[in-house]
Amino acid sequence: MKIGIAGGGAFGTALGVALALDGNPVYLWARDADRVAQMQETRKNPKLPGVTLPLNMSFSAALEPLLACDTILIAIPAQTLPAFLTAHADALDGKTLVACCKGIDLKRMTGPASTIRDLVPGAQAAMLTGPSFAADIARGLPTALTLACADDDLGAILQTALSTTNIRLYRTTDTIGAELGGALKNVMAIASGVAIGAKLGESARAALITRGFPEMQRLALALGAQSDTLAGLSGFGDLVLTCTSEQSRNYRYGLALGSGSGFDQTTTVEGAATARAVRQLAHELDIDMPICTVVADLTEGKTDVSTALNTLLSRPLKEE
Ligand SMILES: NC(=O)c1ccc[n+]([C@@H]2O[C@H](COP(=O)([O-])OP(=O)(O)OC[C@H]3O[C@@H](n4cnc5c(N)ncnc54)[C@H](O)[C@@H]3O)[C@@H](O)[C@H]2O)c1
Ligand SMILES: O=P(O)(O)OC[C@H](O)CO
Repeated sequence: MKIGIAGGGAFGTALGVALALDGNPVYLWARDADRVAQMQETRKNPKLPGVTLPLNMSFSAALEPLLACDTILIAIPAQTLPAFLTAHADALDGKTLVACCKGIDLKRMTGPASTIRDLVPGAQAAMLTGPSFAADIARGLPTALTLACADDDLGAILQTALSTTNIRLYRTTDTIGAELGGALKNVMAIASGVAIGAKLGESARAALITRGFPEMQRLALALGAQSDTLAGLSGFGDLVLTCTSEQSRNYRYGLALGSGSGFDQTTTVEGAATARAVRQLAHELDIDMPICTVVADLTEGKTDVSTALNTLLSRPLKEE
């Protein structure tokens, strides 16, 4: 299998490092020619401090080497995925495209694997998702992730090919569950960050995580996901990691919102756009998604932390 990676950010590079250290030649495409030149010359990516890029990783800002690969891991922000797929749809036809991004596309209201299926119908779509920080993967720390592919035979091939000494992959055919778990946990991570940033306490965060999980399940099951997938690495596992670690950008963004401090707007925070997509989906499908809705309102400045808290606490009392 000839493996290419689209995206020279933290995650694409980290996956490349793990796969290359396992003996796979890796072809990484990044749109930024300066970043490519820097990685080639220094064998470093500033997004992964302290990590040396193996010599069997090659880099290009031209697409040809990437498009010569049969399996392409796509690690660019979820909201940029449709434009990437549309621009290169012909060349991507027939390839195995493994989405490594987490989010719901605001225009199409679909997760990454579904977006691939819609925009490049001749490709095989898969998802690689689950609890993992790029820095951990690149440093060789152990991680367990979900490889989702509707075609189980191809899923088994990908599971073997993309597992490394530090990445243990579990397999499912439920791509909807895998893509929605990874997208929705980012919204809950923002909410958790807000709670801690606003000094509401760790009990409040535990309540948000616990009540956030059935909220994730409500939407995911309505869209065709399987409950087991949500309870696994790509759902509950990633929810726990992202809601409790300052390594998470979504969580740190929530901290900034909650404490009223500044935040670098160039940081990739997938949960903000996804919260808006979820608010719309919840409205269209008439599904109760209170935490996602207040997160969407907070990110747009339509509410403040104290009003958001009152909104959640004044909801009718009910059975657990
Ligand atoms: N960083 C992590 O720990 C981690 C872990 C798991 C999954 N992910 C997911 O991986 C995806 C990418 O995140 P990241 O951490 O690499 O972010 P990042 O901000 O480090 O890098 C994003 C990269 O995408 C590139 N990019 C942006 N728009 C593009 C476009 N239109 N076309 C091509 N390239 C474009 C940027 O130049 C940048 O190199 C996200 O969906 C994220 O949720 C990240
Ligand atoms: O930094 P975040 O918040 O994008 O989270 C990274 C990964 O998704 C954690 O699994």
